[in-house]
Amino acid sequence: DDDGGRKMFMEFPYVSAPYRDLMVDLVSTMESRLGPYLLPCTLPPDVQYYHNRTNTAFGTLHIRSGIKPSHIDFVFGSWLHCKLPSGALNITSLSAYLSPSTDAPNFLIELIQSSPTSLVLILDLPPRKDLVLHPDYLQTFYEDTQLDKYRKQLDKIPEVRPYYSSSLYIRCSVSPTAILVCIETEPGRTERMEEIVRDHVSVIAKEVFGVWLDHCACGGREVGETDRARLAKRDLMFKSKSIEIDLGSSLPRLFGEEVATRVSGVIRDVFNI
Ligand SMILES: C=CC1=C(C)/C(=C/C2=NC(=C3\c4[nH]c(Cc5[nH]c(C=O)c(C)c5CC)c(C)c4C(=O)[C@@H]3C(=O)OC)/[C@@H](CCC(=O)O)[C@@H]2C)NC1=O
Repeated sequence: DDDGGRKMFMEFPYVSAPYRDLMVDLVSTMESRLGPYLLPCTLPPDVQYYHNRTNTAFGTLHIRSGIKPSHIDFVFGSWLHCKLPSGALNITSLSAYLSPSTDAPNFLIELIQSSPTSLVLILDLPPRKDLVLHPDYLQTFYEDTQLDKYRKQLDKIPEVRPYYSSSLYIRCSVSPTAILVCIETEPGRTERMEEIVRDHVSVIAKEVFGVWLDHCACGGREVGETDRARLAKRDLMFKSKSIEIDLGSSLPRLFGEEVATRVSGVIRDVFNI
């Protein structure tokens, strides 16, 4: 049942408190602000919680579709934990996709931890229109909201470096204010990493999520029929590329073909691809 799946998801059992507290806060904020417009998660139990045959890799998926009059297409939360020779890999993510009834940006946060002292943080409101062609869109969602100040704040921390995705598609699908950083502390200095996550990453992530909730999810601009068709086409392309790039190689490698096919198949269904 949904509650079992949600409970498992919300435990974030394999990450330490600063990461868990951030994700629980973001999901709770999302549920309190958007809850009335979200259907319960109806994913099969073996996709809400999945693991590989040797029980070295575990994952959860929590996807809830939005209902009218909200502009929510669906929101999805996930965590993935894999024991690897080099140490444990933990990926936690929360993403919200809006429907073509608005052209406002989506929301994405991903925390990719390849060791207790090394973290890749993705935090963005990916645009849903070409910014060169629509400077007013850039103004409304990125300039007026002053989103770049969060990227600048993080940049001041010595352990923070820019993260360049190996995928050029990913690099051109993020906003100019996107936070794509790699945070590395001295080996063993786990408490410094947790301090950065608790005192900086969490504060900024909640602010950016608040901007999305106020200006995109709840304040999103209506679009006309012709724009809707163009928007739906662009959203579809982005969703399928995102799954291909994020999951295409890692899911089969970490969970095996059978589990990867089952999980990504269900994700494609929900993504309507
Ligand atoms: C603007 C939009 C996007 C940006 C900016 C973006 C960034 C990145 N994500 C990566 C990854 C990633 N994410 C997830 C979560 C997840 N993604 C989806 C997608 O539908 C679902 C449904 C789920 C829950 C199951 C997993 C499991 C996973 C990886 O294994 C992968 C990774 O960590 O490899 C090291 C990296 C790949 C490229 C690279 O190595 O540089 C890169 C950092 N990914 C975007 O979509």
